[in-house]
Amino acid sequence: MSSLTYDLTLAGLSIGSAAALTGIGLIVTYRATGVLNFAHGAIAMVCAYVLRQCVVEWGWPLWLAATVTLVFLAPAIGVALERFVFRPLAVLGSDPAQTLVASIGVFVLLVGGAALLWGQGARDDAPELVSDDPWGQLAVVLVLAVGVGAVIRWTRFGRELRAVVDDRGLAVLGGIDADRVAAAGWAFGSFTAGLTGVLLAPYVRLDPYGLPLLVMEVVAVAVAARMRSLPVAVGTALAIGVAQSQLTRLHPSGWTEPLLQAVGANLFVVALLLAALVLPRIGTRDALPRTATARVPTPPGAWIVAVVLFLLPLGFAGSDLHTSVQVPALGVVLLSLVVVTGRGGQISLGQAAYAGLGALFTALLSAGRFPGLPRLPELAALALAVILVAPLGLLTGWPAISRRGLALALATFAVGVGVSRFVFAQPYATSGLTLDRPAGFDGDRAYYVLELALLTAALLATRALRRGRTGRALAAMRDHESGASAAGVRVPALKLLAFVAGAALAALGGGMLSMGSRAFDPSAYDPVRSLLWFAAVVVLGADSTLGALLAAALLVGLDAGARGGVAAALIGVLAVLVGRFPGGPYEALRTTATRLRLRRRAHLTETGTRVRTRLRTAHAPAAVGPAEAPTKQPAPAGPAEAALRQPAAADGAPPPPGPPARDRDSRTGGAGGKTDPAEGRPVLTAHNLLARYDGFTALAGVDLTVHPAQVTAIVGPNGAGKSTLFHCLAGTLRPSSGRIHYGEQDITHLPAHARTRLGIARTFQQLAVFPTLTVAENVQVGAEQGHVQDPAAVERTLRLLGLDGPLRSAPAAALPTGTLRRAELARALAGTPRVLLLDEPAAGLDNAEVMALARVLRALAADGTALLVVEHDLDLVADLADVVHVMAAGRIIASGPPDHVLDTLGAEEPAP
Ligand SMILES: Nc1ncnc2c1ncn2[C@@H]1O[C@H](COP(=O)(O)OP(=O)(O)OP(=O)(O)O)[C@@H](O)[C@H]1O
Repeated sequence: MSSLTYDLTLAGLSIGSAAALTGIGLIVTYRATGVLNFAHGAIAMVCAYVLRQCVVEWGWPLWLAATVTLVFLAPAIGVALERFVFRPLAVLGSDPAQTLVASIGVFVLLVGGAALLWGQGARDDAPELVSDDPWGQLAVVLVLAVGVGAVIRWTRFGRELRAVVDDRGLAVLGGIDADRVAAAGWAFGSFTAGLTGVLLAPYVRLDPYGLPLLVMEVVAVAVAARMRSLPVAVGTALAIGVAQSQLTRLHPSGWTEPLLQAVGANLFVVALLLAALVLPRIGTRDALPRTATARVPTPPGAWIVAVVLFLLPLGFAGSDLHTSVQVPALGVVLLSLVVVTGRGGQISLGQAAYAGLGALFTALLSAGRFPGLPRLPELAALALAVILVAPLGLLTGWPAISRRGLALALATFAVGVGVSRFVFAQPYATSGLTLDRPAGFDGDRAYYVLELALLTAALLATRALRRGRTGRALAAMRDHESGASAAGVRVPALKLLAFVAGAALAALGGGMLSMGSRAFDPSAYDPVRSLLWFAAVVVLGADSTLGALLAAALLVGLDAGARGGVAAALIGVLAVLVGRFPGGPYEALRTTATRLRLRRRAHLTETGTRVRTRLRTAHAPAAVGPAEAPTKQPAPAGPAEAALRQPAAADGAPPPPGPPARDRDSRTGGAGGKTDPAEGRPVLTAHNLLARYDGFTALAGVDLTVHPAQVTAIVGPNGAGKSTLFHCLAGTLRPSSGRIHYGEQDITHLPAHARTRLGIARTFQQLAVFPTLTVAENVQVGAEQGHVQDPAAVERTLRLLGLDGPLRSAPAAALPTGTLRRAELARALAGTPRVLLLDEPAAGLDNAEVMALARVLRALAADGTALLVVEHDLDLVADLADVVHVMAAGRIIASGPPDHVLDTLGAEEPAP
């Protein structure tokens, strides 16, 4: 090996070792606690600062300072975070997004705290803990990786750790001290963060923003290892480190030179983009913590106060007025997060990239440096920059279509880091850029007036997006994505709209910010800003425009004081506490959901036993024996039914494609005095459906027909495949093979929302209501997005299900399970579906509610709707169904009228 290659390899191994350390720490913390610790880099930075403080400022010997920093302080930070931030969240049963916001909060808090304590400037006198010889670092990393791997694989602690990660509740029931495991994971993770920080600090800039970001850029190695495999993480880190180092030898020529050099110097960022956008994703659960999406009531008069406060700076002068100029601009940027995160429910950690691009494009356009375009006046440049940046919102909007929670956080963070490193930090894009204010608005006061006008326009645009049909659809998507799809909301298109609109708003705010300071400053748009802005909007009321304006005023106002970092520290504290705010509508929903889960469990245990007893014993069942089974009653012709019998296409629109409406006069009465199952054309047909989960066959060739004006029921023991069949029919799961037809139309590949719009509505086994919307708004979403868009359907269905009166304007979050089931059913009915798929509609209902439900379902069938019901309550099934299919092990093993099916099955079983 030539000496240059050897030297570069050694240098690469040194960088790779630091990255590997970060990877090990992130993976261990993730495995012990399920948290991807966004604060890892900030802990590294704090430890590096403390070591420097001890050695440089206080003159301690290096060994003593290192021992205090790495052996005591770093693990203590981890244990404190576990004890005071993440354990309370885990005890509350938090979702992963809640811990994500908390870890971003810790990041922001530590960065803000460090800026307060040590100032914002970079230090270049960090002490060297080990020489820059990479072999020592490499040895440390390998020993750590092997040691940790061995502990996880072969020790009791490792087994406990894996158990806690798999299911914390179950592990605790099994006698494992989950808190101890989590604390150990956090302590070790923080130790590796501290080690990374003190190893890196002498060779990079030690400042509160730069070092944490540098450390977090290498999160790619942990993601590439699927947050699991330590050898893969170490190997990836070393390989990228060496490759990045070797690439410095290349000197490409031509116009690609600067870009290629940037890529070569930022291979970890390239890896982050690939890992976050291309590799199979991790962590796809809930999008945002409940508190973040809570409906924030606006106090009366708040807008008047806000208007007065925003007008106040017009009376300021000098530096106060100059500082105030930032507030409206930042307010516009934060409004973009209200649209994307607050209303749309999408985590976006890359919003600073759009703000920066808006500023950059405005500067380039007004300087005449934008390729192919002449020099434009400043305001025209700003407008065109907004138009140009808006479609770039697809950079994060596109990944958002298939990602949620942690995966989306990583993807948007990666895009933000990528834009920052490959655009803002590159001299070819930004060198020597200045930016003037528009003619006539040069002075601070005049410019502030212009900003107020632009802020008003942004507020009106935000209001348009948050009101009416679009606003309700966005809120529905945020509250329950699958529920929104089932209601007919075009979720992918809506996500793209949210991100594009968000990018446009951020670009406008970014352009305004840069004009305000008369320069394009890349550091004003670095990815740390994205984290700070995200945390600020989430904690001050994500779905509140006033909250965004307040956040802008706070961020600018606090940092304008004596020392920077106060605002970040305050926002950090609030974000850390965000999951623990007591009360609020989401607390009520959580309690309701927990109650429902418990009741459902009890119900399932009971009814599951009954089903198994019915299916597996030779004796006639005691619970729903033929003699005891309630006789089917003809559907009552009360006002409810009369309400139901409205014309399907009340808006006069031509009937959409689908099966022919059933001729009710042709009912001849089949089993139980109802329609003959064999009669009439089926409205929904499944043919030879096969579905697999990771190789496990959940449906093994199912054929099913669903007829209009009939109740078709599916019963079977737990795990039989009923819900899977349901998901295939509703479009939430694509079968591996087989076909599904709606009338004559093949709908096998149609997404859920398209099926709803055709006329197939569904409800969910676990309630799918939109908690921040009122009952009436829930139903309105169904009426606006469903099969037939009929405004009158809202009142009709509210009346039918007894939800009119005061209930209609109650937020769904505050209501009991029975009412929510009715609200969900009303939402499904409001789109006037032809087929209604009901997954355990009686789960969690009391007897009276079940009887009322049965009456409504009968009435619906009598009016021609085809009903497919998965239900464990055999009394209800026997009472309602015209045809029953029994499923077991992914197949339909018996079909026919309810009593007949159960009797036949009983006779086939051998006598005990
Ligand atoms: N997302 C998934 N990943 C892996 N396996 C799954 C998944 N969903 C379901 N399964 C498995 O597929 C089988 C069928 O599950 P399914 O939920 O369809 O049954 P079910 O009859 O609806 O049961 P239950 O009455 O308990 O809801 C079960 O063995 C279940 O464990």
